[in-house]
Amino acid sequence: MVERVRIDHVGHRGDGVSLAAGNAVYVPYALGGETVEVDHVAGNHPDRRKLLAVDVASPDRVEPFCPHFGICGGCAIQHWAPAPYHAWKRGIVAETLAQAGIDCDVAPLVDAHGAGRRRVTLHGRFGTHDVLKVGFSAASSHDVIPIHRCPILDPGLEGSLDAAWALAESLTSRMSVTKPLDIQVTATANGLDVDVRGSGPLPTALITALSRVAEQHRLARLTRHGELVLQRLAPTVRMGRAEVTLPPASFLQATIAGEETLASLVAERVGKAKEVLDLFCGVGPFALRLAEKARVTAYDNDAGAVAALVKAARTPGLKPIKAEPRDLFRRPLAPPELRDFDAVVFDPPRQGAQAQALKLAASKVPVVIAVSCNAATFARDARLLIDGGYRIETVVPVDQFRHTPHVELVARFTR
Ligand SMILES: C[S@@+](CC[C@H](N)C(=O)[O-])C[C@H]1O[C@@H](n2cnc3c(N)ncnc32)[C@H](O)[C@@H]1O
Repeated sequence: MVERVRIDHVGHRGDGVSLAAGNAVYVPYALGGETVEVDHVAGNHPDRRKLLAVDVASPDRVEPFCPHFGICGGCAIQHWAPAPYHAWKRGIVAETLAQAGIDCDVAPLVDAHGAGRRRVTLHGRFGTHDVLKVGFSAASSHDVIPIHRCPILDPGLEGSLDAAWALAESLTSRMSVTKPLDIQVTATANGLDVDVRGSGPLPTALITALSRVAEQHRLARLTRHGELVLQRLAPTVRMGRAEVTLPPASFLQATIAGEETLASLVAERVGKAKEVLDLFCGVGPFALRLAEKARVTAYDNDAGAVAALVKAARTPGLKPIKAEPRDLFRRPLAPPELRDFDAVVFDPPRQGAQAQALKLAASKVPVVIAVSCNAATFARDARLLIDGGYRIETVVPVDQFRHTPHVELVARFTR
């Protein structure tokens, strides 16, 4: 049923929200103040509408720069001018914290898109008539939108789409791949690092075929489910003074500018601390920079990431870094283990770090710095620290996932 609705504002997921009917109705790609024509969405989505036409456009509406925008699910927002977009993204953090009763200042949004995303996960799937499609998931569906160019990628990912198509074609032409393929490509100093998932076990002939594609596309490394298929060059990235060889599929900040921004916000807040604990350290983007001035102890449950950090920690000129694998959800560091640190940094996955925050709240650590990619779980963990006697300073929102509703933040707590 086609209706005309007025949009009140853009919600935290990037959809236009209309409150006219009493209950919120969500319209992707619509902006606050607009009057739009919408239709109901098939399936069980009573509160969602499909945008058919913009009758009265917002003065903040701009032309999207990508021809796939609105079909490809990779970007939610390309149709909004930068200033209101920045205000909205900062507002996601400010409103989430206010709703959770966390009283603090929120700084203006720091843009950290830089040269673009340095890692991309492409999907390979057969469409109608058994035609292979390689690209991104469609908006609100598992369909794959075939893509040959994506303007938000770092130039270091040049050739990533061609390589992904070639790998998917090579796999699907020689075996019946019924499951979707996930092809993760990371830009490294020595070329593209590719990990293919979803193909299941492969016969030797197919591994040989994949190796040939890796050679043709001059990939630095090709792995399948993290297992090495071919390595031409070590896939390394620079982190401060250190060079880190990436383990396949370990966590990596989405943009170089994002990693550098987060690391420098962390370093400023660590200040002159001599003994620093880096929890959820990954391959060490914070630890390796902090070790230019302080001794660092680091934990993460990804043993491959920790091993990469241990190796990079041998970089001449760095102070000692002790890094060990540890599950911080099940075995958070307890107050006696936290006693000797001047500052603790924690940067958990989206679930947050509830168990560790509880232990920190009971500790005497003078400075705690949180980095988060989820304002809601951050608010929950911040509440634990504040109830434990910490004061929260100005929270800085960081935008490395431009064109999406994802936002990172850095916050310092002191006691
Ligand atoms: C948001 S990433 C941050 C990594 C690193 N600080 C960085 O900036 O690259 C979260 C990290 O938490 C780790 N992680 C996830 N669950 C964990 C757990 N239960 N215990 C310890 N580390 C965990 C992941 O391996 C990942 O490296």
